[in-house]
Amino acid sequence: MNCLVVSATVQEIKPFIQHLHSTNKLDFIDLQIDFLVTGVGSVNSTYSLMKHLQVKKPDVVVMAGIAGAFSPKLKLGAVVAVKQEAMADLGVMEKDGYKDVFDLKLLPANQFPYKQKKLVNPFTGLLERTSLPLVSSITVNQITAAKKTAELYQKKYKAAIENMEGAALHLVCIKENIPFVQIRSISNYVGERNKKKWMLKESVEALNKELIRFVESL
Ligand SMILES: O=C(O)c1cccc(C(=O)CC[C@H]2O[C@@H](n3cnc4c(=O)[nH]cnc43)[C@H](O)[C@@H]2O)c1
Repeated sequence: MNCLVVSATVQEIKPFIQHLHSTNKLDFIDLQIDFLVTGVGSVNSTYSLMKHLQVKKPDVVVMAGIAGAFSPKLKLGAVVAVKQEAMADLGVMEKDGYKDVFDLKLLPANQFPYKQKKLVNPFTGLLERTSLPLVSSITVNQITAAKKTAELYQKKYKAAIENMEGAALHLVCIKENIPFVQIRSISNYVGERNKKKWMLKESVEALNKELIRFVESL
C-alpha cells in the first residue's frame, strides 16, 4: 500500500518523519510512505497535490496539520478528523452581508463534487478508522482574526474548525477518486490573533501521535 502524507509546513509532520527514521516497523508490513509539503494555502496545496498525482497514484492520502477552533468546547491540542469542508471566503462582502459563490449562483449547490455546498469526505471507513471526533471545517485564504467574521463563518457554515488547505485536499481527492482523510489538531482559537497564545508545540505533538497511530494501523 502506498500512503501519501501531506502537510502545509514541514514543522507540522516533523515528529512523524523522525519517528519513521527511528522505527523498523515498516520493514515488516506492506506500507510505503511518501511525503508532500505543499506550502500554506489552497492554491499551493492544489498545485502540489495535482503535480504529485500526475506521477503517482497513492492508495490513501492523509493530510495532517494544525487548525483554529471556533469554540472552547474543542480544547487546544485536541485532534479531530474532518468529515466535510467548505470554501468560506470565496465570495463577495456586500452591504447586506456576505455572499459565497453558491449564494451568488455562480456554482450549483449540488454540482459534483459539492453536496449541499460542502466537500464531504465519502470515504467513511477511513474516517471511522481514525477513531477521532469528526468535525465540519472551513478553508480560508486569510486566517480569521476578527471576532465578527468568526461569528459569521461559524453561523453560516456550522464549522467547528478552520484551516487553509483542507478544501483543496477534499476537492482534488473526491474528483480523482482517491481515498483520503484529513487530521487536524487545535493550535489556537479563531479570532484570536496573538500567536503567543497558540499552542504550536503541544498541538504538533498531539497531531503526530495520532498520525503515527493511524498510519501504522493501515
Ligand atoms: O511557527 C511555527 O513553529 C509553526 C509550527 C507549525 C505550524 C505553523 C504554521 O504556521 C502552520 C500554518 C497552518 O496552520 C493552519 N492554521 C492554524 N490555525 C489556523 C487558523 O486559526 N485559521 C486558519 N488556518 C490555521 C493553516 O492550515 C496553515 O496552513 C507554524
